[in-house]
Amino acid sequence: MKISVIGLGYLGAVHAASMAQLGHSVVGVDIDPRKVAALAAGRSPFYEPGLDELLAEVGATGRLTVSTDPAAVAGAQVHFVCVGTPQADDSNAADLTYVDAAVRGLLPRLAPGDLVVGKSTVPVGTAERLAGMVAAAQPEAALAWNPEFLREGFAVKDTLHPDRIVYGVPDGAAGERAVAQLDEVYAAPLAEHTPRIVADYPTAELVKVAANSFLATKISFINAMAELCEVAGADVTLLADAIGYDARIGRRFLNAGLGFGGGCLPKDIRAFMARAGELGADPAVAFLAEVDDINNRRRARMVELATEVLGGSVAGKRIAVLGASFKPDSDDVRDSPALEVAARLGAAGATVTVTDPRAIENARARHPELHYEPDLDVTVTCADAVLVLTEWREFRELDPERVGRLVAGRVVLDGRNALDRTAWQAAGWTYRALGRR
Ligand SMILES: NC(=O)c1ccc[n+]([C@@H]2O[C@H](COP(=O)([O-])OP(=O)(O)OC[C@H]3O[C@@H](n4cnc5c(N)ncnc54)[C@H](O)[C@@H]3O)[C@@H](O)[C@H]2O)c1
Ligand SMILES: O=c1ccn([C@@H]2O[C@H](COP(=O)(O)OP(=O)(O)O[C@H]3O[C@H](CO)[C@@H](O)[C@H](O)[C@H]3O)[C@@H](O)[C@H]2O)c(=O)[nH]1
Repeated sequence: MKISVIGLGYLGAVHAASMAQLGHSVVGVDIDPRKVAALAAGRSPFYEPGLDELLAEVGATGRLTVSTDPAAVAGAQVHFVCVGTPQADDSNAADLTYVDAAVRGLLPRLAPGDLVVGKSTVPVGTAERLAGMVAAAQPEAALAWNPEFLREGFAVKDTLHPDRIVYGVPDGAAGERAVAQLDEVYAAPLAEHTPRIVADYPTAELVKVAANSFLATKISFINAMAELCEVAGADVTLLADAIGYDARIGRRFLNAGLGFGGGCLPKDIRAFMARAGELGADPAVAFLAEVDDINNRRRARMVELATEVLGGSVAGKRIAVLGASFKPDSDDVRDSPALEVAARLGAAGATVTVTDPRAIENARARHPELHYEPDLDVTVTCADAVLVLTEWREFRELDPERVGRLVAGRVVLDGRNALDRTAWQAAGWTYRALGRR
């Protein structure tokens, strides 16, 4: 099948390469010439485990081409829209400028029988509106909504072997045809018995934001328990283990710490609240405001904890921050809790040095005022405190004795409850973490 993918960011680049891997002939289009140049050279424009290898594999087949020219989509029958839907500058709502522009760019190129497939995360009601634009331009083309659930760090695996596939399609013959086209696109994962849910547009759109809202709520729930544990002298990691054994609750996504960040969960719950407000249903998701607040309080609490262990002020103190990305195995620093804590400590007068295995370049672009150091040993040398804020494996496996010989003071703050507390304490470190005594 001939497929186009519009938008080659964290979602689209992986989707384009994966569709080529499934045997389709794919053209990817992005307005960012830097991303297109990297992909044309067979390199990922960002860090995502396994993507360079996948690009090398599909590069050899010649099934993936990329372009900055919107006209390059001509001849494709299925067009995936994978552009960004960031939080608007002046509100909590999603900025749909890019989605609208991408679809408008497709309209003059649509042929009878073409299918436009939205993958971006959008407010409910968007698909219906875009379907109207498609029908007006090419009555024999259709639109489907096919939300994406991949996680950064596991994006290749999640795309090739998803948990489930959701189609939002119109009623009648157009819907049946859209389902058949999407089944052809996803023939390989469907052959692995991946559950497939066929729904109407609003349900498909809501599935995506409902899933992210649930995940955000689960994280904020355990972080609310962490707040309680802090005042009651309890331990949130043991609490999470104990409640997580109940299969109805489950241990996954119950890791207390600095909370959620990234280009998805924070902006998606805010956009959901904004859209519910427009629909007159604000009370239904009012709880998400608390989910957001709990999440933001964790960042503030980490700054407070650092201030406390450093004697009431961080001014003039040397702080080593381990981690800048919003999660391990990603170079993405969008709404990164680690980077925000680093920036706040810097603003409070600390000399902050940040290290990260992959995200230094992106972090520097956002917070040029901080010091960055690729070498971990140099980062911690003479530090008054070490803050582990993103749980990269190389940080989790640090030898506390060795690091202890480099620092000025053996004070460690574990922002992700990721370190072996006993080992760090045995090496003479003052160990502090969120939600633990
Ligand atoms: N990142 C994820 O893990 C993930 C997972 C599931 C869903 N999503 C959703 O997917 C969408 C994209 O997210 P992302 O993280 O890939 O964003 P991103 O910012 O990494 O990528 C978006 C890309 O779209 C390009 N673009 C913008 N306008 C364009 C146009 N008119 N034509 C062609 N390209 C254009 C940009 O240059 C950019 O490269 C968002 O709605 C997001 O919520 C993201
Ligand atoms: O127990 C946990 C699990 C995660 N996090 C944090 O939550 C954030 C998000 O993590 P994760 O969901 O793994 O990363 P994303 O790549 O942002 O993926 C989410 O957002 C994507 C974009 O919508 C969806 O496709 C995915 O299904 C959804 O998991 C990160 O800052 C994590 O550190 C926690 O604090 N505790």
